[in-house]
Amino acid sequence: MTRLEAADLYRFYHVGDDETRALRGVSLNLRPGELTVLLGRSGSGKSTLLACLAGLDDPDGGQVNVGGERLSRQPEVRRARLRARHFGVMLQSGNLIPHLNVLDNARLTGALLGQRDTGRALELLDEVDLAHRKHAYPAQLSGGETARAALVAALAHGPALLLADEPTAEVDAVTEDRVAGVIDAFVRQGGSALIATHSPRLAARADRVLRLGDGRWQDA
Ligand SMILES: Nc1ncnc2c1ncn2[C@@H]1O[C@H](COP(=O)(O)OP(=O)(O)OP(=O)(O)O)[C@@H](O)[C@H]1O
Repeated sequence: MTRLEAADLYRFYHVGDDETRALRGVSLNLRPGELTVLLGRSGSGKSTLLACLAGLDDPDGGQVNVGGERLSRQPEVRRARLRARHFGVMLQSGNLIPHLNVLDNARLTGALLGQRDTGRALELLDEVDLAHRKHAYPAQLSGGETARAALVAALAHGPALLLADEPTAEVDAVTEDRVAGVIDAFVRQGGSALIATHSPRLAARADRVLRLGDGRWQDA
């Protein structure tokens, strides 16, 4: 089972003379078969932490290891390879490629990994009730459809780890339950999920709740 281990992460942003200390010594281990929910006020460092854990950003201090291999401070190509192999990533800014339709977006990471069987993408689209929109392009989707398509694109290649940033930010309660159902199923099959959210409904489903405040862990 793939483990994600992050030790003592620091991330500072500098804009002009201003310094924002987005992460100040954050450690975290994700365990297989566990849904961990990440809470924290806007600006507390959740997106920064997810980006560092996924290797989309490099921490200024500390280290991220995935599956026993170091992810942080590696060339981008190496990070991208480790990311595709181990992670499903669902970003707030959207992880859908605009010029690919929903189905091709869902197949993309699998294709990059050399997977031939695209049945899982169709199965997942069906599970989130989006099979009828498989030929639509991201710009043609509603907010809720985008969230579901993005989740399918994150999971279709069968990663062990799911990192999702506010996956239900723009959806109604029914769609939220559907998205949460897919995440639950992923975790029940042995996956590890870390979900940043402001949703109490999603937090109520968590095995573990962590709270960030000013770039540090707070009592949850
Ligand atoms: N690229 C950047 N350059 C400068 N400052 C940044 C950058 N990205 C984030 N920050 C700052 O770092 C801090 C943490 O931001 P982050 O996006 O991680 O918070 P968050 O908890 O995800 O917020 P939200 O819930 O609103 O998404 C904030 O003060 C933010 O303004």
